[in-house]
Amino acid sequence: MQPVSDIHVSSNLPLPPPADLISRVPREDAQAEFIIRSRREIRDIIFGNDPRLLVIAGPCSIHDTAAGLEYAERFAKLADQVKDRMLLVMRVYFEKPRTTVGWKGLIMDPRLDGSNRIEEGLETARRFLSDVIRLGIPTATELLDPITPQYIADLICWSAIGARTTESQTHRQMASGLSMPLGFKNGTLGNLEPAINAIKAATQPQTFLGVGMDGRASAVTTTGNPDCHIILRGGESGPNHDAGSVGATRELLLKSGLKPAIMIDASHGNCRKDHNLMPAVFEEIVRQRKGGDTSVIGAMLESNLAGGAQKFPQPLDQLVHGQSITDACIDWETTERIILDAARELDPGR
Ligand SMILES: O=C[C@H](O)[C@H](O)COP(=O)(O)O
Ligand SMILES: C=C(OP(=O)(O)O)C(=O)O
Repeated sequence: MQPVSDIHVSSNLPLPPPADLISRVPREDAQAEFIIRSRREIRDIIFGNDPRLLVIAGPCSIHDTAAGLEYAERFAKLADQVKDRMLLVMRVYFEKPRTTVGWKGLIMDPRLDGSNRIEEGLETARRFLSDVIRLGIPTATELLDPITPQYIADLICWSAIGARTTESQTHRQMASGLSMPLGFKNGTLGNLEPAINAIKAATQPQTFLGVGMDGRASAVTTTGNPDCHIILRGGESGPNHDAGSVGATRELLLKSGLKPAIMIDASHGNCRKDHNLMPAVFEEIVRQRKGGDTSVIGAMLESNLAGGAQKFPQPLDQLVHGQSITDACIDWETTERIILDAARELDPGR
């Protein structure tokens, strides 16, 4: 007889239960207090109870934790300088959704060599998140695999559901049970409806298949996550960060009975994947906000120590320190300059 199942499976390695991995990298009480406070501040911005601009900035993906921490240390100083006008949250992205194939991030392949040591990746991710929190920086990530949150979500202050998964029921269900505020990107075509429908679904209670802290499959029932908002990231139809597109989004949110809270991604489709255009997009977002559009609650930047992106895969010892191996990013000097300029622009005394 020919086999009936696992015909295309070459290995299936058990992972430790989430509780085991968490006990290897436990969350300290001071970190929990910081995470709860940061989530509350983000929520207050989303709901218009805090006038600051939420800025989610950092590498497209973390591939080298030493360079990532160097970035986080600089970011902490910058965040402190602008804290009266902006809440800076660091992109700590470990899971990359690919258009076709490619490196899928530090959780899936922490050694960057195709060995796909997921257990090591999860532990590395937890340690890195813990280090960033210890620096006093709120953490942001994209949650892609629906099992991952059980291992790391307690160390995350804000999450995104990406353009490729906003339309997925699995991700909407997952979002309905997450403890942090969360943004849904518009679809890759530039369409808003998947994100609007995602917010409607994620704010409702859901029951679905999940994994418990003991690692066993379980039936999870959630109460719904009330802290969801849309992220405009542009798409195949072009950018959507201009005042006209933002106004149309606001109208659609209101017509759908949703809070008009809009984050705008200065990267991806809005800069046509050209990181040199990102500063101008960010400046346009800040102008809209300064012009009185309070529905613009935040902005996103892909930023790294070094600008641009490098070819990957390539021999690891030839990688440029602090340069992206996924999307091209703006460099640190540009990041610092545009954020400090924005803080000056947003000064109500100006
Ligand atoms: O932000 C990251 C990328 O845009 C996303 O993961 C898709 O990348 P790819 O088109 O290079 O696969
Ligand atoms: C993958 C990302 O974005 P998007 O879903 O908008 O492509 C990202 O922000 O890393």
